[in-house]
Amino acid sequence: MLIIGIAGGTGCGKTTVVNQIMNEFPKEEVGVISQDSYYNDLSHLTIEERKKTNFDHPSAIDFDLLVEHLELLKSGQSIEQPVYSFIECNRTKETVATQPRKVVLVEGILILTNPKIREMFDIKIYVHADSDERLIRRLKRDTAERGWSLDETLDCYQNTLKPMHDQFIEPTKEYADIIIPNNKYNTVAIDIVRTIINDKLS
Ligand SMILES: Nc1ncnc2c1ncn2[C@@H]1O[C@H](COP(=O)(O)OP(=O)(O)O)[C@@H](O)[C@H]1O
Ligand SMILES: Nc1ccn([C@@H]2O[C@H](COP(=O)(O)O)[C@@H](O)[C@H]2O)c(=O)n1
Repeated sequence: MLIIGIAGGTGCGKTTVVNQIMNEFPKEEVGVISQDSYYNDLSHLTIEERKKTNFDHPSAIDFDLLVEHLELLKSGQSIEQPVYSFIECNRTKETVATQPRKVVLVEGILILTNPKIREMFDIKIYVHADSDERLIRRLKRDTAERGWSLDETLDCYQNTLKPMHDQFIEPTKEYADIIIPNNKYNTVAIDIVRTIINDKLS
């Protein structure tokens, strides 16, 4: 099994890149694990308390569970991947049965911050988009999908997203084997990634 980590700041295009890679392979050969599924279980907190959590800090992630699940997949066993609700700011009671695949893509802003997880990746990818581009994408997404106001996203960006990005996310670029420039859709980079994956699988 090949495990590929795909990191990068919020709105850089990780999910888009994951989908582009998935389209290059038969469905049964590629699986995805999202870092969002591994946010800490916050069931002991009220929704108001949960909303105050810093979701862009490495301590927000249950890396132990992610390591355990990647190890199980690597040994050929299935896992029950948690399902995250952005409305509840918590894991739901549901899980998704996730089978081992030839290629497993693990995506998330903070996945390259953890040394144990980094070691488990066969290929580490960092998707780069400029901060103004990421902010514009995030503004559009928060408005359209989460009902946030302009001020809410801008305040969150200034107070949390930008400082956490600068402190924890951007520095993990140095661990990447491949950096994908993604201010514009980058089909050449996806072709290169597909070739590298095929090469490693053969
Ligand atoms: N290269 C690109 N050019 C323009 N828009 C993009 C590009 N890549 C992604 N997007 C758009 O930006 C938004 C955020 O992309 P997404 O893949 O969800 O990023 P992430 O998972 O890193 O937060 C989405 O609306 C997506 O369609
Ligand atoms: N309850 C939550 C949990 C996380 N977020 C934000 O999601 C961003 C990471 O996801 P991307 O797809 O954008 O990489 C991160 O910046 C968190 O702020 C949230 O808004 N609410």
